[in-house]
Amino acid sequence: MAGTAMTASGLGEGTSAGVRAHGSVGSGEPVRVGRPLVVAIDGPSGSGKSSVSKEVARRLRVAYLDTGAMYRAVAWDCLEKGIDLTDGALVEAAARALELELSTSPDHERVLVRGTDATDAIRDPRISASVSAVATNLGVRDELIRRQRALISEHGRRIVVEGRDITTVVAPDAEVRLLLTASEEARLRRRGAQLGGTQSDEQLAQQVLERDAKDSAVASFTRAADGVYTVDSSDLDFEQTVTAVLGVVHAVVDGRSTSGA
Ligand SMILES: Nc1ncnc2c1ncn2[C@@H]1O[C@H](COP(=O)(O)OP(=O)(O)OP(=O)(O)O)[C@@H](O)[C@H]1O
Ligand SMILES: Nc1ccn([C@H]2C[C@H](O)[C@@H](COP(=O)(O)O)O2)c(=O)n1
Repeated sequence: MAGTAMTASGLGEGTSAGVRAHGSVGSGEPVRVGRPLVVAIDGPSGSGKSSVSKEVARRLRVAYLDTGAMYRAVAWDCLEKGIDLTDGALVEAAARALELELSTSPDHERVLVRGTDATDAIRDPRISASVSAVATNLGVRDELIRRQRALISEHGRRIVVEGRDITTVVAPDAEVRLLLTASEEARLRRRGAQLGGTQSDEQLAQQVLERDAKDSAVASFTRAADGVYTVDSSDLDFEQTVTAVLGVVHAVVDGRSTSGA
């Protein structure tokens, strides 16, 4: 799959900034028209979904949706309110009532919960360690999937969406569906470097491998479903990975290929 320099040529334009994701979802931003281009990307923790998806969205000049941030925001909100994350009914109620403003610009990460900036707080290892209790709550998933689909529509279906169930559940009808994988060793190394070497091997294993094991109970993100392409980034650097993903997008959009790898 040849990587090509990416331009938005033939793909139209479309970048959207902040959106409100609570109640009835509405960004207040104009939705620019263009051919639909939903790029759905799933993969395990530390495979590079967020960083690679963001860069791909930038180069395609479309919006970017980090669905993991939504699960993290619910976890953060519950912990702030003193809600026991094992109380499924209370956690589901918190998700349905969640006042969330989530940026969908690949250039500006911003997560506001009830008006409070939680952009950094949701990335804290404390949230990484507890978010699976939220993500495995089926009522929470029902609510967040509903909001994710609304956001995709709201952006005129010109968006890169990443998570664990995007290719299979949230947007199985996406124009491009892709699984981004990497070896355990690469994922642990990357997460360790990302956290500035502050975490022990045990903590990293808990945040990456144990979390994946728990999350696997409700979503399938280690094997590509039918029609879903796979990019294995174990031996690729960041730029090579972005190029490989854009290569898949081009191959599909340019009609050079119509089926999964
Ligand atoms: N191909 C790559 N080569 C080297 N480093 C990479 C590569 N892809 C991503 N990274 C780096 O690895 C780290 C983890 O990536 P990222 O946060 O995007 O993973 P993720 O799959 O979104 O993880 P999670 O699901 O746990 O949020 C980041 O610091 C990122 O810059
Ligand atoms: N579509 C999604 C997105 C995320 N999750 C879960 C998996 C993680 O435990 C948590 C946070 O995700 P991350 O920010 O680490 O990508 O949310 C999910 O189940 N489905």
